[in-house]
Amino acid sequence: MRVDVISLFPEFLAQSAALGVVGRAQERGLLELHGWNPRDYAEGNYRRVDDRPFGGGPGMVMLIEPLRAALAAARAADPQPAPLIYLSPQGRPLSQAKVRELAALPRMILLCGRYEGVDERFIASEVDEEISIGDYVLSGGELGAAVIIDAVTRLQEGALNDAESAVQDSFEGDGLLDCPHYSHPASHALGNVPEVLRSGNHAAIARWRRQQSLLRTALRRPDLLDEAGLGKADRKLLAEAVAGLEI
Ligand SMILES: CN(C)c1ccccc1CNc1ccc(C(N)=O)cn1
Repeated sequence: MRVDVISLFPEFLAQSAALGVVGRAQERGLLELHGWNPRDYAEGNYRRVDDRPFGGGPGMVMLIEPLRAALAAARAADPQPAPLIYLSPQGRPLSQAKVRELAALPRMILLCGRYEGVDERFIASEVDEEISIGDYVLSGGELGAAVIIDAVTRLQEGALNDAESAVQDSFEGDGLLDCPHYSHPASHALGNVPEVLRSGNHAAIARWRRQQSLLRTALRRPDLLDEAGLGKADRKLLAEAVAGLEI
């Protein structure tokens, strides 16, 4: 997958993408990242990329022309069509379903706003999708771009080894929260590992883990539970776990 990022701080993305799964995916040729800095396309000796908002008010707005030139350069660099995705608090909240949709694309272009955002005419004319990574305000869209790059890269075939993709499946596969995890030592001042996990009874372990996922989702994220569309067996497992709670 090719990802082009339009950002005033392309080095930010390059650094965060050089590590871990994303770094490895680039080495394996599963991900191609290209940065485009509007400042490189800004005219005049001040090379302006922002200016004051009409109507007054605090902050600055990113100007149309440097963005248009940066986008044109990105599009000219590769014939593959790509949606332009704008990271902003006004966007549609990112979900794993949207991540799956984006991960299936051959290419996408991510636009990272700074200041108070981008001139609305550029958004109206060029942006295909506006996405928010959550209801909070950041200094720029770059962190949102990094989140999207990480999440879609994990879904590229060959990006994760078996252990890592098992983790991926356990959470995103069924839309439930993950179960608790434990490792050595089996007994510790902080508590002991649940016996079932040391029983070697793999059916009982799988049952316990599913029950814990259901219980956690019911307690922490009942909204996800409704979407998960539980079958009879799951509802029975959950009821048993809820009955077992000393509340
Ligand atoms: C300066 N701001 C507020 C701004 C305003 C408009 C566009 C971009 C920005 C850059 N900041 C962002 C970007 C994304 C998110 C998010 N939730 O995805 C949060 N903040």
